[in-house]
Amino acid sequence: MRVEFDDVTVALGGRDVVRRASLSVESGTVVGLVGPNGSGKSSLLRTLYRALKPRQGTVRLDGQDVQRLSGRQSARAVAVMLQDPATDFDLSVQETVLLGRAPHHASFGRDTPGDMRIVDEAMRRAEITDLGDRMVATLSGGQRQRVMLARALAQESPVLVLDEPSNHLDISHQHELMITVRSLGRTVIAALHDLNLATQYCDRVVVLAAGRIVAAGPPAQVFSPELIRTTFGVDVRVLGDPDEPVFAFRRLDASGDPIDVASTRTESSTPT
Ligand SMILES: Nc1ncnc2c1ncn2[C@@H]1O[C@H](COP(=O)(O)OP(=O)(O)OP(=O)(O)O)[C@@H](O)[C@H]1O
Repeated sequence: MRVEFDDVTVALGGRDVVRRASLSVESGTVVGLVGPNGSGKSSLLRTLYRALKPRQGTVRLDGQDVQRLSGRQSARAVAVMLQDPATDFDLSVQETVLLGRAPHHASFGRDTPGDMRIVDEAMRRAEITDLGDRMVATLSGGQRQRVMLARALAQESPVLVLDEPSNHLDISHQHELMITVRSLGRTVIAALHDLNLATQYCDRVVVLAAGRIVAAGPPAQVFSPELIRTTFGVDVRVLGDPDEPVFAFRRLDASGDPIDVASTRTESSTPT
């Protein structure tokens, strides 16, 4: 399913936090949304799953304005995995993943054996099969995040939105998550802070700064040292193959020079 943001402006607290963003995401591609804190990534994504209505512009799924879809149509089309999900902690892991099937049921419809098969498969892919009976409230942050992935997978929507999906995940599960979402063949839009992860797993990246899209394209082309420096205020050393770059970062000081970490200790913070 194709996703299109057409001249989208989002206002929050009387301020435009996304400004005239236009972006087309082709069906089946994985797109990474990157940008500094507060640059508008979540706000833009929220217009796609209708948690926010744009002040101006239109968001379309295969040409259809998402604002014209019913709640059920929207939930069938777009699944969301949030960075800090507001979960019902009174449910077990399996019950939570089963919630992903709700948009496919008639009102008060019962779960079918087909639903249970889909839930089992989603839990297997998210590596939480052995947690099925645990209450979500008792899980670690990373385990909870994998439950949310399983719920999103069980929803079987053609579009998957991930908002900083890996902030609680260990390195192995961060990569596993990206490999899993890539393998689905769905349209994926993920807000990511890790530029190395974005480079490795995204077909395209889109850079937001102060609410505006400032660059978009294949990661190796978009993530130039200049763009990273001006957007994030960090110095970057590019390692490895230019087509598959790996970045090493150093924070810049106010005059634009890399900070010498050894000199950052004050006398009072020096270990005794
Ligand atoms: N409910 C709100 N009322 C007013 N301003 C808001 C509200 N929600 C978000 N904002 C502001 O909108 C701007 C964009 O926020 P958003 O969460 O979209 O950024 P982000 O790029 O996802 O940030 P992060 O990387 O920190 O998650 C920020 O300046 C934020 O403070």
